[in-house]
Amino acid sequence: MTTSPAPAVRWQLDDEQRAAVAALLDRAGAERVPERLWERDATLWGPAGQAEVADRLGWLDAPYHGLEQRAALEQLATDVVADGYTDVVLVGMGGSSLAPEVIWRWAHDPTAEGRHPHLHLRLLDSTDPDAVATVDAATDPERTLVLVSTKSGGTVETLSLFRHFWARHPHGPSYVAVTDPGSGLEALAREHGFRSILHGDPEIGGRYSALSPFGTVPAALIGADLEALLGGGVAALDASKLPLADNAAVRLGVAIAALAGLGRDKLVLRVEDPRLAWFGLWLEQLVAESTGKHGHGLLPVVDEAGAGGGLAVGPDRQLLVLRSGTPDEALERDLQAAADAGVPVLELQVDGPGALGAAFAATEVAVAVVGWGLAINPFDQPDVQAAKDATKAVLAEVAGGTAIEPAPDADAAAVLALTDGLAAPGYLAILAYLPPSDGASAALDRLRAALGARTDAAITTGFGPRYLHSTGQLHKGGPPQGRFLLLEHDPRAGLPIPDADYDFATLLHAQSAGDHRTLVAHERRALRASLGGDWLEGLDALVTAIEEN
Ligand SMILES: O=P(O)(O)OC[C@H]1O[C@H](O)[C@H](O)[C@@H](O)[C@@H]1O
Repeated sequence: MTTSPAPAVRWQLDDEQRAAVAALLDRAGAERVPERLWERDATLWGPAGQAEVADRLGWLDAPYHGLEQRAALEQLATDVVADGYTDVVLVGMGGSSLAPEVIWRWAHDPTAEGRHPHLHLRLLDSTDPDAVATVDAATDPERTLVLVSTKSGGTVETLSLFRHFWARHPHGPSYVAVTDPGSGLEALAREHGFRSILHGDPEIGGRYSALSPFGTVPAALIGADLEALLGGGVAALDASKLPLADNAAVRLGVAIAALAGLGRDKLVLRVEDPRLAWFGLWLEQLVAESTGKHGHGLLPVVDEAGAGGGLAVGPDRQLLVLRSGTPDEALERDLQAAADAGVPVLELQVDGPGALGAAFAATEVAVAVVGWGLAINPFDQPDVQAAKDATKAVLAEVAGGTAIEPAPDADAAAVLALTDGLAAPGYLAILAYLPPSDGASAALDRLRAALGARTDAAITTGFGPRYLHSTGQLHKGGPPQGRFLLLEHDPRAGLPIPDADYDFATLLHAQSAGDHRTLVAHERRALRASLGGDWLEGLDALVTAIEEN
């Protein structure tokens, strides 16, 4: 096996920050944090016997097991390609979809197209009918493998999307399931004669599953270098067994927690290597779901600089830089500006072909350690269910004949009223129930920049329903500092969901309306706004009106 370098950590801190980090490092030493992590001592995160701790540590073994499974996964990919498949559509949510997206963006080399036996990945983690229609139009059912990925086997978005694809092409050999043993999806997959059923480890939670089959199966299908990916994970985990003084991942977690204790509870991520640029999408769900509960938590802020043209340096920020030996002048300037403004800068260095695997594993350890530092269980998600229940309630009302209350037309005055007086440590989350695409992200960044010019508060963007399985936990369970702008649009068609009494458009709107209800019930300020049929035009008009206001 090619060996990957162990990750390294460095930081630039002022005196107060350095003292806080040193004090928590002392406590981590006294409490034997690295040793107890590897002894799988669940009392690191609270009293013995707490639910969802002792049985959530399987990720510590995942890349080691993955290397044992590598040949079988590569054989699956070879067989699929030999059978004439050219594309893979992955349907899944949260941890089951975001790691594959990051792996795809890391591994996919457009210039290598056609040279390696691999499939082109299209990720579908949206109930927006326009997003589904785009994937339909881009793929030939006869040559498209559908990878249905859900640990629980019961996630409504994933199963609705499966039913859509099955109606389009009811042919078992075109389907592969990744799911935990005995799940509802496993039964469904057997019934429908899926080509393969690959099992996840029930002792790994969704957000920690990147180096388990939820990451490695799609990675194999797209021809990613599994040995490098998993080797990087092994190198980082091996290094996390070292004593505290040499333990980059544990030290990183201690530093993040100590700085959060100083009120720096916005974790801004910057990434040096363009191939890792999408890492934030995955880290966001890891940080937000793991830490955002019981009124505590860190808000991950991804690509804030990309939106504003400079780095927001509010008093509530700490900056995490993912370094990978690809110097970038603009990044260096931003880091200097941040350090000059007193923002603590933490640097995680991951190098070599296994850099992504090392980044996954090192941050998994670090976030588990943040849980120790903040005295919370990083492995449960107590507030995710609330939005799911609210969606179900809205759908039940629709079935009973009560239409979903339409979102009012987007209006600059209403948006500015929502953000009026917003300042750090408050934050604004822009939650877009739009078809995800690079173009939509760019349009949302323009809105973020227009609003960001008026406040020092952090602003995040996310697509619905994707964020419900990521930052949604923190929005409800974390510090009550957020304000929420839920943007909707009128999809081109409703698009039926086979065997359901509602269509995709109704499900999408029910998810937005349901989350709005849940946020309001948690006493958060939230606004639903519709961008109409041509949402891009609607969004541009909103941005212009805000800029001119
Ligand atoms: O993989 P699934 O069981 O479909 O779950 C998908 C997602 O669901 C929930 O939102 C969890 O909070 C996430 O951590 C998980 O990744």
